[in-house]
Amino acid sequence: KRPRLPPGPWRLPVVGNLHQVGANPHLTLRALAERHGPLMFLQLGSIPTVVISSAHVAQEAFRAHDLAFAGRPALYSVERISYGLRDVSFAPYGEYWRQARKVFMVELLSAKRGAEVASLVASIRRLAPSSSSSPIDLSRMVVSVTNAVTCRAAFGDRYEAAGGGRLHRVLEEMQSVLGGFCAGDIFPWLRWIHALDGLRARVERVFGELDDIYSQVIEEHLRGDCTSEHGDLVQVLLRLREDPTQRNTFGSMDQIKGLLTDIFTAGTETSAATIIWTMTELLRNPRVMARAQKEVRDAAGKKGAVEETDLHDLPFLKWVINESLRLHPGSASAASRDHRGLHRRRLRDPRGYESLRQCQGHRHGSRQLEQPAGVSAGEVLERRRRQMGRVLEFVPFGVGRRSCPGINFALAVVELVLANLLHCFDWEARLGKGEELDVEEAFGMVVHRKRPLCLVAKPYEYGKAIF
Ligand code: HEM
Repeated sequence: KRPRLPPGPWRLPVVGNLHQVGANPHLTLRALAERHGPLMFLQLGSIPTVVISSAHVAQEAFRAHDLAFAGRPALYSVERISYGLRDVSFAPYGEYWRQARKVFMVELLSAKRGAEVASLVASIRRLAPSSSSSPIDLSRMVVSVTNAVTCRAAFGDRYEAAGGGRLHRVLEEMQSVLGGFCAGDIFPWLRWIHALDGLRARVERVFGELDDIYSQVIEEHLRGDCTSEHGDLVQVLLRLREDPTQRNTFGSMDQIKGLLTDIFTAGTETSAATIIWTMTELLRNPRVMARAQKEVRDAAGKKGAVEETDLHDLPFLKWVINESLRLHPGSASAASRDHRGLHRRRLRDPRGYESLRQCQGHRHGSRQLEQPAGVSAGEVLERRRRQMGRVLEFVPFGVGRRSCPGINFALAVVELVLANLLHCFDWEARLGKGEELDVEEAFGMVVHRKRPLCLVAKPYEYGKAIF
């Protein structure tokens, strides 16, 4: 008996609905969903796909079929780079995934990130004097700080010695390989073509470089050359390898390496994109920027930098980050497959929460900063935090069994980097008269700004009033 499928647009033979999706699926899918409803069926090449685009339908789907959504598609490039799906993000749902995810959740929480943020601030300070003539490429600098934080969590305090610069280059290439169009993912029978179009060679090159770096880091750990004050992921995984009860999960070096790749595929670009989108929105909303800066500067006082212990005094900044995550949900990789081979994708529903612009008062024609209807930013934030993952109107970290295990780590990094950027500098985008900072998106594994965010940074000293 043929399954009853949800409604959807007409399809062509072979390509199905592929031509209607185009290069910016998160935008075209939203437009299609407006026409065909919140539960829509698309045939993407050989892949039958269900698109859910309302919180209400998502809630129903997850309530009744949570388990069915817990699988992942085995993508061509990911399969190789994750050592045959021995990671968390793309591992098939099952015991290996469960154990590996648990290690992630426990170990990443203890990672420290102060040193990398301090070095970001120092590098911007170095560049600041010349930034009025040639603005700083903040996008690039932020990716490098999130890479550095993740490297330290994975490799320990001596991560730079473990091939820091080389690793950054490989990770850049990895993101480009993973984010690009791959015919073999849409038409699995066409995978052979990647031997001819160069993709296989690129994947092999990235894999070879990564493997080399990991082998070196693991060897150093085994020799005892890498001692980390707080412990790192490699240390933890090597310890688990010795534990007879864990041998099935972490017994082989490939398993350890697969998990290391995971935190680079899942953890660095997502956080960097969130930081850059938040800075973009703050620059587009000067009053919100001024208020966030005042909050940060009041909390940090005379200190040269904001520390992790200051973060709980920053409810307004946290609220701004939440808003930015709603406007620009960074991760586009939330695709999964159920037992009948149906894929799902998350979309951004334009209805939902108060936006930064509303907060700024634009909606009422005023440029006054306004709190949404009698509630403080802190209260809105708290309510949303409690709802996150349960009420599916706001799911920047996904939902259900496969939701993001790095959420606490990610939010700490994002908040700390942003708080320091706002504390230590005043920012300016060089724009023509009447020009607005653009929010054009480039689609990939992670949705980044299409053009890098280039800004002038003016160092701020405590005591010099900014208003
Ligand atoms: C602001 C930054 C981040 C955002 C917006 C984000 C978002 C997401 C989303 C949407 C998913 C997919 C959830 C689903 O399919 O339902 C995910 C999965 C995942 N994320 Fe994150 N993430 C971020 C940072 C991180 C960090 C820093 C790490 C680790 C260092 C991490 C590790 C993972 C892993 C391992 C998965 C796969 C989980 C699984 O399949 O069980 N993420 N993330």
